[in-house]
Amino acid sequence: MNSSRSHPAAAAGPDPAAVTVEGLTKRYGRTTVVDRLSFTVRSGAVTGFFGPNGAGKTTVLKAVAGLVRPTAGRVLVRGRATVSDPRVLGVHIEPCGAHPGRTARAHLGALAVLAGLPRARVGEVLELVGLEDAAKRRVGTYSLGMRQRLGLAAALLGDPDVLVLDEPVNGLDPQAIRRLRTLIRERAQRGATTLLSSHLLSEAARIVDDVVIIDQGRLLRAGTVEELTSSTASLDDVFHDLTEGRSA
Ligand SMILES: Nc1ncnc2c1ncn2[C@@H]1O[C@H](COP(=O)(O)OP(=O)(O)OP(=O)(O)O)[C@@H](O)[C@H]1O
Repeated sequence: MNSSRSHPAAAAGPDPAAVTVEGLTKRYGRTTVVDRLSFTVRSGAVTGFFGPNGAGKTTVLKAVAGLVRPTAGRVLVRGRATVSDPRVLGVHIEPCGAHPGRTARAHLGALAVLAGLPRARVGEVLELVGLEDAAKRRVGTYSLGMRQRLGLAAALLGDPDVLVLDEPVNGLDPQAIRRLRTLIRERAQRGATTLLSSHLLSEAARIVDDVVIIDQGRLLRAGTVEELTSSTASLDDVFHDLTEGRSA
């Protein structure tokens, strides 16, 4: 679990996309929340996933994580429809799922044992997210930001090739945001992939390479930050124009 290793997928040469979303549709009853959505996530890139409230971002990320069953279409992670290996895919979508009566260390320890990961990794991820000092406290006493850090720590346990984060900066203080930014860029430098949703476009613009923008479950735009922005149009401007001012 050496964080300086390059990922198996990165070492294997030309890759399939890290994540492929193909014609994904999700309906709840008569309501279509994701509508024939297709996009790919480049290997080794940091991809920002944006859309106004209710656009369908969490639903799509849950489908990537295998937590939501598509009504139609499919999602592939590293070319596979089902991935349960935390070394391939790590996911943090609130709530983090830890029992409130458990300590963070016990929660992460149980996850590590279940996944067959070395226990030593628990201390490493607690340090990575800056939660060492609170590791022996019960999760029920945690603030939103601390729960976010714990969810991130759990997603990082397997040092996954593909990391999926839903609104990871929600509730984080500036220092924790900086730490997360460094962590994500460091992953990209060694070929690991991150897909993250965010409402804070200007914050996310600092770390993303690629952008996927959806609204009402449909793709509005996908491309690199360079492709989408210009000297006169920031990511905020592009988003605002595409979504007619509905907030991210
Ligand atoms: N289990 C469910 N049953 C019915 N409707 C659902 C369910 N889950 C989500 N939805 C609806 O699907 C739509 C998309 O929700 P989703 O949480 O994916 O959007 P989002 O882009 O993540 O929103 P936000 O930015 O507000 O977090 C919303 O209208 C939501 O009410």
